[in-house]
Amino acid sequence: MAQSKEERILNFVLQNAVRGDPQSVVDTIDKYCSQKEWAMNVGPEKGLILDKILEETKPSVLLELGTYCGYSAVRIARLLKPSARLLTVEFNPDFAAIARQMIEFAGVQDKVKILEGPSETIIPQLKKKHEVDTLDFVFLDHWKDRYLPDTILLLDHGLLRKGSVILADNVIVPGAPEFIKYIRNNNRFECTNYPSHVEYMKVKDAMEKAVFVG
Ligand SMILES: O=C(NCCCOCn1ccc2cnccc21)c1cc(-c2ccc(F)cc2)cc(O)c1O
Ligand SMILES: [Mg+2]
Repeated sequence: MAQSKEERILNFVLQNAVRGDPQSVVDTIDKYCSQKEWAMNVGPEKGLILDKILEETKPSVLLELGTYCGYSAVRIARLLKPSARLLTVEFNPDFAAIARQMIEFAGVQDKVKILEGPSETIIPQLKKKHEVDTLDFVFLDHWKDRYLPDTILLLDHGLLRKGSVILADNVIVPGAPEFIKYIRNNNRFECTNYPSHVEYMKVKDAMEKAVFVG
């Protein structure tokens, strides 16, 4: 069976990164995806913005929507304190299988739990099935037309508290116009835009941070 791009990325990491070293996993994925095959990881430039916001926020309970190969899960987990936990949601079982191996190779499996399925099903289960009280940090990186409905789901299920940070990737390309319109006009959120570029490209993109003020 022909290998998928995601399998090629994983194999390149297994052969070239250092087991147990999440920074080397992040750098090795970036090397492969900038030199050999483009892939939709948040990447090094937007990754630094993600790092900075994580270091400012120091979250304990995090949710990521859109695991893909696990690049941002590893990138996030490498900065978390030992007691912090990241729940990451992936819809595509093949991607989830790749991400599981990526996360284990990086040695961050104790901080990361992959939940397989659609976000609209999983978000309502977070409190009872996954013992979440409220979320300190949410990274939106899945279907761009789900950013708004899933933000509303998070609100409806009492998963945000005063100071919860939502960080959205790709608000220019592919774009999330309904999400941006809603979040910037909702006085319960304080928004900041972070101009950047599409991963591994010169095309303009941006991330948006929205802090819930309660
Ligand atoms: O499409 C993108 N990401 C989304 C993947 C599917 O996510 C599906 N998915 C993952 C969990 C999950 C849970 N519930 C429902 C759907 C759920 C995405 C796309 C681009 C991009 C930029 C330029 C181009 F020319 C082409 C593509 C860049 C990015 O950074 C992205 O993140
Ligand atoms: Mg993205």
